[in-house]
Amino acid sequence: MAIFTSLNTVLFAIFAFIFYTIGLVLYRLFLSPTSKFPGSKLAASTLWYEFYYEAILPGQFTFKIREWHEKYGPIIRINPYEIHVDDPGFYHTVFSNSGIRDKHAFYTGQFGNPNTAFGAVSHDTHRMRRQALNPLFSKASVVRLTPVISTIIEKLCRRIDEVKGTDRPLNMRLVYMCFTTDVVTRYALNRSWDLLDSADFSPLWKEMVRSTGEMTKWTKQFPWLFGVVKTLPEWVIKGLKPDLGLVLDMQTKINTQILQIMQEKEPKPAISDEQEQLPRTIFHALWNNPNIPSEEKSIDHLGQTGQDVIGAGGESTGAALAVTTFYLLNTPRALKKLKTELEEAMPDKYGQWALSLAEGLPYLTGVVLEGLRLFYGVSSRLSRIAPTTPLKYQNWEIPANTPIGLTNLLLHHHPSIFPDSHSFLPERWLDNRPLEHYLFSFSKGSRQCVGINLAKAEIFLTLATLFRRFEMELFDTTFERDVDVRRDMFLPQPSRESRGIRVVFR
Ligand code: HEM
Repeated sequence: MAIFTSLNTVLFAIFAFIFYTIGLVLYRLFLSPTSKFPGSKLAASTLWYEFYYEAILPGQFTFKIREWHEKYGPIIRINPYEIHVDDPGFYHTVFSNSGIRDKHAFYTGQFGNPNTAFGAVSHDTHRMRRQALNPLFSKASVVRLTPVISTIIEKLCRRIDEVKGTDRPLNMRLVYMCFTTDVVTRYALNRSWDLLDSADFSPLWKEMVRSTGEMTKWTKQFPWLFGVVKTLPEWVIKGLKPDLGLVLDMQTKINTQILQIMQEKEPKPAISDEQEQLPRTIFHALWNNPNIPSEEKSIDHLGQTGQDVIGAGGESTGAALAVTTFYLLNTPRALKKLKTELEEAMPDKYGQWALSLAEGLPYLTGVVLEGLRLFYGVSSRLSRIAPTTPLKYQNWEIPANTPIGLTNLLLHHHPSIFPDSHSFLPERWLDNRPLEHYLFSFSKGSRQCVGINLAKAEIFLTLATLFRRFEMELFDTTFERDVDVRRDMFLPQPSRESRGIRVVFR
């Protein structure tokens, strides 16, 4: 009798599950506020479709979205909740400066950083966190701290001098990442992590960034995985994945510094007068800010912000430099024009570049913007939610509270805005700065990148210095294998077979 009762309970549970699933799919297909939008019915029924293309294939969902746009038009539904639009003209409406814009919890959940500006779902929480960071990364602050960047560029040059004149190539994806991580840690934490001192340019660090990007494909679907990893002892994580062990080391390093700041035991570093006028670190900026409530000042909150700034500041800027270096060395006409401009502006090839001098050069400016365009910034779609206002696109009304995504990998190739979009053409930006309206690498609006000024300063100064000082050649590097974006790991990634962007210095 008891067996029959248990059997009945199991059967009931199975039938209830089946009915619930059928009901949910029918709701999503016919009744949900986004059901009227065109797109794949299977993708609209379940998030498992996206999961398959994101995690199992992996990193292929973005390319599927491109295929769907070709089939269904500029506005489509890509999963049970989200709309995707492929139209640069609509970007500023979605990524608005003045409107209220939330992020989608499904998006932020994949990073495990809910206590940061980046990870804030609600508009108001984001505003509160962001205003504390803004002064440190304003244009004026970056200009004032240019000497910090220049000092680290000189260190980079000394490392290059070690191989100059030999046939030993440097993998510039690694080299630049060490450089940008040293800059952002010196700039934001007032302590450089000195990755440029590493003899082999710290490949494990790069590996860690790559595998955390890959992990987001799983944590997007299963955000609770972060909780599981936190319960594992450190030695287990380090044993299973040595590169993830670096994340733990980074957390420890950051948290120790925060604790010292909280207890006012941080050794006072040798900082210049200019820096004295700014919060000494991002942690001081948050800790001493009266507008940030005390519950936002825990080690966890401050630590997550530290990790975000270092992760975002190091990898993206380093990859932008590497990709731009590739395009320059692969386009002799552009390389020649740049070198001529640099030589005229800086007769002494060992001279030190003022930021204003580098930024004032029209061709270098075209190179930087074109590099940012073809690097894309983020290869995944970014999305925003207008929580209370429906948005209009052509004849469509997108209901309030719907996540709306757009993808740079598609937008930066719109032929009406960027003709011959696959070619590296710095000239397209000459006398055409309004075109920057359509450069989305840093996103736009109230939640765009906070590090734009720092990233651009690093890129301008590094390209000016290196291309004025050194003769360089690509070494066994091809566009198809080493540059073209084949996998979307949130950040753009080349094929698995890639050997890096390698350069020999003459
Ligand atoms: C070429 C280099 C860079 C690119 C392409 C880039 C791109 C982006 C993009 C697209 C976003 C918006 C993400 C979203 O909507 O969810 C973002 C946000 C952010 N970036 Fe960058 N970034 C770069 C450099 C930096 C640097 C140097 C820093 C260091 C300060 C930085 C720190 C941040 C932070 C903290 C956020 C979150 C901002 C917020 O939500 O208010 N980034 N970045």
